[in-house]
Amino acid sequence: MNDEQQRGGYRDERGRQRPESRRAGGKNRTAVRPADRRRGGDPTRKAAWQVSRAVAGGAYANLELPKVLRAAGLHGRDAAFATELTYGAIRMRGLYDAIIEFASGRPVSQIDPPVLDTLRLGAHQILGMRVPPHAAASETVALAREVNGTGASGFVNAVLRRITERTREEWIREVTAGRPRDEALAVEHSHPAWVVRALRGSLRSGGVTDEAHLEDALVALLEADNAAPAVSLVARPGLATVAELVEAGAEASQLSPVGAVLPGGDPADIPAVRQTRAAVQDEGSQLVALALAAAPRDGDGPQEWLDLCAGPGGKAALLAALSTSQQNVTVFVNEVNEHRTELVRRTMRAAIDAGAEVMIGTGDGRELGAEEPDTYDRILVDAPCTGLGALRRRPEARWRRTPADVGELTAIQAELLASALDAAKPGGVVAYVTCSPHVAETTAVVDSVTEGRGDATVEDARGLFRDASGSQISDLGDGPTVQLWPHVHGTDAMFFALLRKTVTS
Ligand SMILES: C[S@@+](CC[C@H](N)C(=O)[O-])C[C@H]1O[C@@H](n2cnc3c(N)ncnc32)[C@H](O)[C@@H]1O
Repeated sequence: MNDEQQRGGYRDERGRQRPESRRAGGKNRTAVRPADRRRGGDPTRKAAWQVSRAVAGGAYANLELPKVLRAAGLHGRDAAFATELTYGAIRMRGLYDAIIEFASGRPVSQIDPPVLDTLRLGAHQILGMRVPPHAAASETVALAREVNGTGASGFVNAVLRRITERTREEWIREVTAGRPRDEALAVEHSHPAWVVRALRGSLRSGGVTDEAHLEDALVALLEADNAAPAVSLVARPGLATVAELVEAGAEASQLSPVGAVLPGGDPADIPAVRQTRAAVQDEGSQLVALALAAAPRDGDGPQEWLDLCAGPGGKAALLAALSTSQQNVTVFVNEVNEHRTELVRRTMRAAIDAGAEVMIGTGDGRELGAEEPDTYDRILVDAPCTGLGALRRRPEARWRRTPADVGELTAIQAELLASALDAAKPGGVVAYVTCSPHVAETTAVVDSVTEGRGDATVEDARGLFRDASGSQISDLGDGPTVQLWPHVHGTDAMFFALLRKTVTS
């Protein structure tokens, strides 16, 4: 007995469970006469297609989607359906393209890109959502007729009908057969193969050396990258409380002492978020800022903290909020990009209004160490990186990054870290952070910078990572650095190294 029969109803064209009484017409009949059938696509699918096209042109799905939904007047369930469809089709493109190639008998490079986007949306409805396959195919053909033309809609119809002939598992078996292991994983879990290899390397270097465990961990990580993340909120200490966010409908975080998780709804509806007393922020990002603020320091007296590359300012705002509970702390905030400096100002508004001593400026962080040597007590280097640790947040990110980006970024990362060490006071600490677990961007940068100079030591940072109950967070790696993981901690894959500038006598 299938799910539908068990629950005594049926699934409509969106995959929603409906009572039998709502079914229009008998099993093989249609309530709409052929001549009256809608020829165009429905607005939710059209919105998803428009966003996919914009993303193909370089837009970011998370910025484009709200605009398109607003223009189409889509809200509530319709907006949720369009969102799941858009994000899923973009994220799972690697798998769907392999299936589309097989089903159409031609490489995707030979399919007109606007038609290919329609096919990806159809494939996601059939294989990745709870939409009945016949409804998914016919609604997508209607969309194709509207946006790709009648000729292309025949092709879309033929390809989608073939896709409906097999289950997702059968398709995965078909399109991965005979491929080397990492390429098969890349297709099945829809990641570029170079990213799969990099993540395998990161897990291995993080201490997962047993081959069976490594395989399980890699699959769990790839799956976590494909799951929509929960919306995490931070209650900036002294400005808002977790209880206030719970009052507004969130659940207190188990992981972050200043975090909460919003099960649904728009965070902007929460007054504390609108007033920048609270914000949307990954729990991993919260933990790294808390860890830097908690690192032991030599001596007491006034302190100067620096966020070297701060835009858009999420961690700087948390540091500034934390600084207000200590005496005589000034937080200096630097960002190279003018526009992003402006975002920092907005993000930090409530902390500044509450009396945090904050100085915000625009400049190249790579030069700051030479300009202001031996100055700061605590420095955050949240370096520009590939973002391979936050793939679940940006559906298109994995398709935009290339291995060449890694080389360019690691050069900047090393320069920023060296500059930060120059700017640190002897006895002061530097937190080097990336939202990528790629070894080239994490431990390799730390090693290359510290090996080249004799004035910095890497301290074991694991004890600084405390959960909401105050206990040390587990599974942080073999140390001294810390690696958080989506599949283990439910955070972005943040890396954290704590470097102390040694005091020379
Ligand atoms: C990972 S983001 C920082 C995110 C931030 N810590 C937060 O939590 O909102 C890295 C930032 O570094 C900035 N950046 C890149 N190169 C820089 C440089 N040479 N000097 C200063 N900032 C730089 C980028 O513009 C970007 O805003």
